[in-house]
Amino acid sequence: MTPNLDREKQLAAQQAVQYIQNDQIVGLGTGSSAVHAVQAIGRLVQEGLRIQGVPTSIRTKELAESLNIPLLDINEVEAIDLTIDGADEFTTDLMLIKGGGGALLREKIVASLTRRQIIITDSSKKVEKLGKFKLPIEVIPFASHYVMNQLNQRGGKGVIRTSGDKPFLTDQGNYIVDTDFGLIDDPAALAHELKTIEGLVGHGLFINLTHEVIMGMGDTTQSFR
Ligand SMILES: O=C(CO)[C@H](O)[C@H](O)COP(=O)(O)O
Repeated sequence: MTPNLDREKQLAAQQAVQYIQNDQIVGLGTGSSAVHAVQAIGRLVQEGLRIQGVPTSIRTKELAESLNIPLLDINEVEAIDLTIDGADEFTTDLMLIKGGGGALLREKIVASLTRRQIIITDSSKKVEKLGKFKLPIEVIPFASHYVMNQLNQRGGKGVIRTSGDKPFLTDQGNYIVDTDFGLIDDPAALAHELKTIEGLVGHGLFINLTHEVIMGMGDTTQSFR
């Protein structure tokens, strides 16, 4: 039977929001899994939960505002207690590819400030090795040609993401280059190497940032720590 992936995301979200406690600062992720978490948080806030949220994208900010979740600007916070976000791929040793929704840069900044990063996914996101999902890489438009050549020299075939007939623009006004490196043998080494390319402002490899993945699976959930 084909799994109901949206239901799995919802189950994972419902489990993750149970970690939230009063007076915490909570990072709000981006994507369809994170939408379930933000909606669940909105319901809890309506029932009296006191938290302040830090959104990882403009669209999550708008959703949170529509649900009356109190928000903080990231520049007002020293640390975030807990963040709930999605992923495009994860391994059981908690390495991720993120950025399918184009919010990877803000998501990584929020994750870097976060004490407990919880990733919620459906069962299609678990992989042995990262890299089937093309790695989203954020580049400043001025450098896109240069960066794509540099990626090519490192074995990565990149394509600028489009929205209609125009390049997709991130919340920072940058491009996303979806890059095929094949299956990635050493994600940490690649992550390190990518940061040496001028004009590349972020990439979707999340290494050592995640504390738990909660994966929906059928009618239940499975946790990886
Ligand atoms: O990284 C992301 C957005 O930049 C998302 O978390 C990722 O794309 C997963 O999305 P979804 O929950 O819709 O499957």
